[in-house]
Amino acid sequence: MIPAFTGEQIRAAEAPLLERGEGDRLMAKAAYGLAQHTLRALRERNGRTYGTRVVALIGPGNNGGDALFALAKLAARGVAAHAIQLTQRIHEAGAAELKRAGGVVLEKDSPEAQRAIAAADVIIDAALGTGATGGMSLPEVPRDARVIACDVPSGLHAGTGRVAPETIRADLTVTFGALKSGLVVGRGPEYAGRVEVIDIGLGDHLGAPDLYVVESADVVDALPRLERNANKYSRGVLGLVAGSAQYPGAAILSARAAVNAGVGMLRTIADGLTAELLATEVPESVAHHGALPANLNGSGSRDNGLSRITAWALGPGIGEDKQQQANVESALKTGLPVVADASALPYVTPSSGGSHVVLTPHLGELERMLTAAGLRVSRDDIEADPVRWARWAAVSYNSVVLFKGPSTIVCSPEGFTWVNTNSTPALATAGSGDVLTGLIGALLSAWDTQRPVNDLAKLAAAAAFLHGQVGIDLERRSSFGATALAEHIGSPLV
Ligand SMILES: NC(=O)C1=CN([C@@H]2O[C@H](COP(=O)(O)OP(=O)(O)OC[C@H]3O[C@@H](n4cnc5c(N)ncnc54)[C@H](OP(=O)(O)O)[C@@H]3O)[C@@H](O)[C@H]2O)[C@@H](O)CC1
Ligand SMILES: Nc1ncnc2c1ncn2[C@@H]1O[C@H](COP(=O)(O)OP(=O)(O)O)[C@@H](O)[C@H]1O
Repeated sequence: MIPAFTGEQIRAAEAPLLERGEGDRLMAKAAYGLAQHTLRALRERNGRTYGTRVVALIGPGNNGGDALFALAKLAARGVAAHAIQLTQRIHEAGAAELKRAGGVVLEKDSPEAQRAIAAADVIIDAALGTGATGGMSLPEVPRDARVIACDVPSGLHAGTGRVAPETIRADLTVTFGALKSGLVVGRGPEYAGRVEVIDIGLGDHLGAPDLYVVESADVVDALPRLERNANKYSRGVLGLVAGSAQYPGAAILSARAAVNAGVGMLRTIADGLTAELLATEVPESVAHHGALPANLNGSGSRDNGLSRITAWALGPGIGEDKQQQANVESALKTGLPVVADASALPYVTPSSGGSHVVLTPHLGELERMLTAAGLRVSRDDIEADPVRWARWAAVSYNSVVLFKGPSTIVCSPEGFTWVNTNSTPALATAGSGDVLTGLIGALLSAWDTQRPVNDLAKLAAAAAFLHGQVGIDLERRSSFGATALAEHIGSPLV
């Protein structure tokens, strides 16, 4: 897990060090890291560093100071180093150091500045860092220059990932002290490019992080282990309430994903065309036809095998089907672990939620969930601060909320947050969410309900990582679609 912090948290961690007069040392470390990465980018782009051209856009604060000191180091290595002064005031000591090293400071609107920008091999964006309050007018940068953002792309909010309109897209962001949340959620990944973290020695001053980014090692920890003496029932039986006359395909995708993820047994609750298709397309599934008993915990369920179900996956493709909606309600009443998606989400209430429930809304579904919980919120509000609203949903529904999108945000009702960025836009295809529901369902069927809710959230985040990894693998092989995704969903597990 990679911890990530808001801009305020980083500034709070820096504060005691600044009070002790260590500001220059911190800035020197940041500048050194920025200079090293700029040299690497120059070598990659030009095959050399000597005689290359670097321009830095310099704002009024310490972010500009970092870049001025970095430029001075580059000038000393034979790089033509130009600082473009965007504001009346810039970091004085940094500017003096740059001039001493042979670099140049240019006025923003001067013809020299425009020529330097047009000829730059690398542009460092150091207009604003964590001290930004909104955006700033920034010059246009040529398309073929590599852009390196200093700490955060200027205009990107370090905590939320919200961007001001003039924010420049970076190829690389060299960030100081620790990862910033805004680089991994919202529009952050789109604007930050690759992210490199430079340790500037904040160490113990950093408190509890804002969130954690999931890595492959976390996935191994979160997944259930296959016991040597396992049998199909002990491995877990997933009840899948999915599909309708209108959307039978969603049930096939979820079912196939659950089987390929290694569920012990899959019981599908479906009728009509969905049931017929499941019988041929997913022969491993065991069908239950007709309505579920309203009281599944009662003795009536013993004979039909429903009592063996250990977890539920609810919602893919049930649409407006009244019987499937009633089945969702019956399943929710069992108190078993549940993953609820799509049309099942409206049936989850704060009282049916709990430490065994995972809700998987996309943006529109999250908006509806929050509105139903009495919160006044628009899609724009959610997009501007997705972590905040995913947390509200987790607390309001007392459940794990996995908010799907380019970055998937998983919140536990206890306030912890995990983010999966291991993904690809190729996953933005109809049915890929159904596959995720089947995968989570399979993992939930082996879930030990005594474990804490934060572990359940980690399991859901691990599932998002695996789902993303399969997407990435398939994208490379050029065949893509939710069917291929479901077929390969187990591949990272073996
Ligand atoms: N602290 C440290 O020692 C270390 C910090 N480090 C580095 O410092 C960065 C944080 O530095 P910072 O606090 O100076 O903030 P930064 O983002 O450079 O600029 C704030 C200035 O901009 C101004 N301003 C704000 N918004 C504006 C706007 N829209 N348009 C125009 N102006 C605007 C604002 O003025 P104000 O509006 O407050 O009067 C203020 O003067 C951090 O990201 C990292 O790179 C590292 O060196 C490690 C050690
Ligand atoms: N631009 C994107 N980049 C990466 N992953 C994405 C992107 N857009 C969507 N996804 C992922 O694709 C899946 C889409 O799920 P969902 O919206 O439920 O689709 P559907 O209902 O069609 O199955 C989610 O796992 C989501 O995180």
